[in-house]
Amino acid sequence: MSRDLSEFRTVLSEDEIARALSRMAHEVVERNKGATDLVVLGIPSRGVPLGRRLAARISDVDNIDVPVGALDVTMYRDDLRLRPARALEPTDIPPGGVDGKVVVLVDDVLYSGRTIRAALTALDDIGRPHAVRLAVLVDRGHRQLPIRADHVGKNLPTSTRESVKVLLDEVDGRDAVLLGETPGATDHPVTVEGAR
Ligand SMILES: O=P(O)(O)OC[C@H]1O[C@H](OP(=O)(O)OP(=O)(O)O)[C@H](O)[C@@H]1O
Ligand SMILES: O=c1cc[nH]c(=O)[nH]1
Repeated sequence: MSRDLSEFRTVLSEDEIARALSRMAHEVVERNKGATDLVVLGIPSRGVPLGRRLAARISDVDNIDVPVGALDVTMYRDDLRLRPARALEPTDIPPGGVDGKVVVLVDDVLYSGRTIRAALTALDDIGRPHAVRLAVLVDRGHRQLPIRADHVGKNLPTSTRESVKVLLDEVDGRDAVLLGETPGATDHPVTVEGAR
């Protein structure tokens, strides 16, 4: 990984991430009164392995296989032209689809809310779930849209000059959530000078 994280401090350890995911799995099952009709969709990039982990834990709690997939939101972003170009990631919807299901969207960080807005628009092209819920490992605040998470691993008060880095074994070789100052950060989220 090319990011210099030496100045970042750990706000969630590997064990704490594991415990947070287990708690969230129990919450999802309780809220849904079981795991029947759930579909877990992770948002690339790190939402996908997190979604797989959450689905596995939900399966353990309710003793039922939980369909899990991935939802790429890139082409649905309202800030697509304002961000560096990036490759599309696969969207992978489980064979049963999402119609009539309770979809649990999973992402690593919730910040402005624009990624989740894009995910809701992307879902429109796929089907009509009965309900959509949101599970995030970290909610760092600073929402720009009326979006909230149903299941949160950690609420982390942050300044907009800071970054949250989620490291996952599947992508980064280790599990941790780090917080630190972003070099050259502006005072407002989402990239564009003057766009606030
Ligand atoms: O609420 P928002 O302001 O949309 O921010 C949250 C999103 O930002 C990060 O993704 P990023 O686009 O940086 O890509 P990544 O998932 O590959 O890290 C993070 O993984 C969330 O998906
Ligand atoms: O700090 C942030 C903000 C958005 N997305 C992240 O992954 N980290």
